[in-house]
Amino acid sequence: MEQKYIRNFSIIAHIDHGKSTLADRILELTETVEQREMKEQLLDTMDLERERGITIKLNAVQLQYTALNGKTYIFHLIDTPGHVDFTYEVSRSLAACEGAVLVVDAAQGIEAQTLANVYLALDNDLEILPVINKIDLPSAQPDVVKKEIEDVIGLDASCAPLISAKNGLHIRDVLEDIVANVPAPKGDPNAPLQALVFDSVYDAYRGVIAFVRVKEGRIRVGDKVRFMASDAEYEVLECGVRTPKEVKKDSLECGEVGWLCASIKSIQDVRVGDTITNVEYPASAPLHGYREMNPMVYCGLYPIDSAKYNDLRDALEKLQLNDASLQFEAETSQALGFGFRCGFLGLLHMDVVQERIEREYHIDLIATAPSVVYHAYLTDGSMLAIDNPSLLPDVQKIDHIEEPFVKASIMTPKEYVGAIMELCQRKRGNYTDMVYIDDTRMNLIYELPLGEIVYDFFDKLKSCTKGYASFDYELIGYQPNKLAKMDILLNGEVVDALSSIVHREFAYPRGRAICEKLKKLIPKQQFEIPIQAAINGKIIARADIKSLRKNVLAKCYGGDISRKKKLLEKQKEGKKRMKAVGSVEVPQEAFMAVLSMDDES
Ligand SMILES: Nc1nc2c(ncn2[C@@H]2O[C@H](COP(=O)(O)OP(=O)(O)OP(=O)(O)O)[C@@H](O)[C@H]2O)c(=O)[nH]1
Repeated sequence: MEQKYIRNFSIIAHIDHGKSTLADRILELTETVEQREMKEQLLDTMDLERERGITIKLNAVQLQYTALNGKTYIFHLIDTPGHVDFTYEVSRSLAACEGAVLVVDAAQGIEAQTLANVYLALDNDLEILPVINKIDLPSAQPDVVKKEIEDVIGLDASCAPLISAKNGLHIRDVLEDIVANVPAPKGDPNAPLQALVFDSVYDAYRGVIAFVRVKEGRIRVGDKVRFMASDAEYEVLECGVRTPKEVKKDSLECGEVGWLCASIKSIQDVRVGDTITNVEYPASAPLHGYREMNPMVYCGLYPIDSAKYNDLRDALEKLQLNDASLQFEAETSQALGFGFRCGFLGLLHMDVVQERIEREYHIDLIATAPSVVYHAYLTDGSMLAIDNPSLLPDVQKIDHIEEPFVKASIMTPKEYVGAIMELCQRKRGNYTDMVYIDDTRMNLIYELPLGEIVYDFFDKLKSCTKGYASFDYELIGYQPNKLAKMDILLNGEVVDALSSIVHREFAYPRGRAICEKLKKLIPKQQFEIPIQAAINGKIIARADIKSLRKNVLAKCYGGDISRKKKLLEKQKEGKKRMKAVGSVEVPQEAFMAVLSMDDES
């Protein structure tokens, strides 16, 4: 296929505006997938994605489209996630494309991630094609949304296709728009090979499979290639595309998007963002990689069964291959033993990683409360970056502590402005600006401490605006604040995994709320357990768990042994997610208790 007939594009949108549904319709219309194999959101291949109805991973497929001009084109479609935690996946997909189809919901209009994704696409110099979706809805206002696109983003939306991805209306207009307006890949097929690695996965039989976009030159089976960042060299054993079934090919040509495997067993050799070149005919320089993503939240992950420590390391390494924004390093906790401190882009990301480890690698985990990275300036002039509150040095050694702040942009219908301002105030936010998007909607700009918003801000925002507000944020730097470490003592002993960093003015109510919450979460045991919150060794709150042995057999006065066994099994099951901390059995939820304190404080 000649290069001028190739089109590489992504579909970008705010969450739930209909990207995956549009991708489904495109696969159907191009007969890439046979009708009997078609199912909803076909590209969301992970069980987790299907259950939660969200896209987590990017996904690339090749399809053929015969346009109204009679010519057949090769499309590479990359479906991307919409949630802010997975922006990294989006930016990687975009680097492999020339164009982006921007899906906007005709009833909701532009939302925070619509804008964030547009900026990412502009950063990558992509041609952006606006498409207005869900025109079948009675509340659809395509003309209002077109005007919004023009006023807020500055894109000409006069010819934007008006579609219903759900009902398959006007999907061909989108494909014709792509043919006409997404530029064909540039690249020189005879130049030295430069292929961008934009994703990779580990396959138990074939080793690492790298997903690449060939920017210059071509890759053939049998070629010796080098990963330029790691300097590792391999012979290409297989390459091909996905349609979405895996199809093997003899070569990947200039401009194409596909996969290759080379029996790569060492995970470290393949880095997302690296460039592959040919060993015999090498390129002089790698392509532009990606901006390094710094995790926003950290938490400790510990195997419940400590014998699974090495399995957990293995699982994290393999996941990292598929999820370049995940970071981890070994750590030990007095309470929980050996584990890993892991960095994530947000709480949804953390949740997804945890669940993937449990499902795909069968390791039961205890996760400690997430924390952002604080900067502790010490009296000797040095600075410590603290991603684990329990590691904060003694208060005498600390001059001051700074916390990360973000600039948040919140788009909302006018009537919720008051409720949002109240929420931001409660989260220690500083009002910056407020602009009209149109007659009915506003964009509120606040500076907020990251530590206050990563946890439940999004949920709170949704509930106080009935789901109508959307939200995006970027890190703007660190600001000093009156912060201190709050320790939690169980039975008189500090449990390092329960320490958190709090604002001093909120310390008393928070300490009280945590103690009360832990009292509810930690099951009664044979002895009384005092729970205390302390700042700098000074106890600020206390609650006691009364002693009681729960005898699950009490009701079983009959002699039915099988029933007794069943009850004991059930009790054991309940204990699976417990960790013995000193003499106290602590359930997983207790480690998360510090998160949902807002209501009580
Ligand atoms: N009425 C109507 N609903 C639609 C249309 N397109 C998509 N939807 C619905 O909107 C919801 C979200 O669609 P998805 O395709 O999952 O949205 P997405 O943008 O891919 O969402 P993420 O993958 O989570 O980022 C689903 O319930 C779809 O059935 C449409 O044209 N009309």
